[in-house]
Amino acid sequence: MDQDSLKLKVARAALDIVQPGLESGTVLGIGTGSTANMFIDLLGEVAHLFDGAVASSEASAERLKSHNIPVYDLNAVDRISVYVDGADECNEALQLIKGGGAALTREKIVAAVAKEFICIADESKWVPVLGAFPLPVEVIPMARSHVAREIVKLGGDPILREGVVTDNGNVILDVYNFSIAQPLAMEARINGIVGVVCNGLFALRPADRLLLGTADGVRDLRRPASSLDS
Ligand SMILES: O=C(CO)[C@H](O)[C@H](O)COP(=O)(O)O
Repeated sequence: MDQDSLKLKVARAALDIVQPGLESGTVLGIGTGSTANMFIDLLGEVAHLFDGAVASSEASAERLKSHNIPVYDLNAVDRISVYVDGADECNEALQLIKGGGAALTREKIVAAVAKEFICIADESKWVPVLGAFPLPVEVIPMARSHVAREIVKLGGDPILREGVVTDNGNVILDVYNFSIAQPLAMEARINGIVGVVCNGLFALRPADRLLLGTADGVRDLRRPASSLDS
């Protein structure tokens, strides 16, 4: 089965989980990327059942609106019941690398607010150790060189993502050759570099549930009680 078919399967599986809870007053959190787009398109079929969504990017907001799903500013919302989003990598603790679509900061904010975070991904995203996918780091433009030097000290190879400006007006450094054995510690460490807005490690707030599309069907994985960091 090809990758897009697996993405569609997990998007459908997420809707099957979310739909019974949709009612007047429900506001969902919606992620960014091709898998999240498939979920948005399916959600359009049940738009009449719930109030609307908070989007993690301008692109997702536009797609939601194209399905007549109202989009709310996060500051106008008390509660997000479920956040549904894809990932670039995931491990068995349901820690993630995200930000391939440059939306990591808003994704992390919406995930932090949501009661439950359901990650939807095809099996190509499953890894034993995070870091084969270059780690996105959103950076204030004037701090780009400083942050890059600090990341080199941590052992990574940062490369500016050419031609990309985030929805927040910042730039992205993609960090290659990072083998992230301790995601919690690494997330905090990178956040501590002055000029970093956010990094794409989701270890402090991992997914609660991962729907992983495989050739044998959709695996429904729950976050284990403890993390893998020692
Ligand atoms: O983090 C993201 C965007 O910033 C996406 O969730 C991630 O890049 C996965 O994208 P796709 O579903 O297209 O494979």
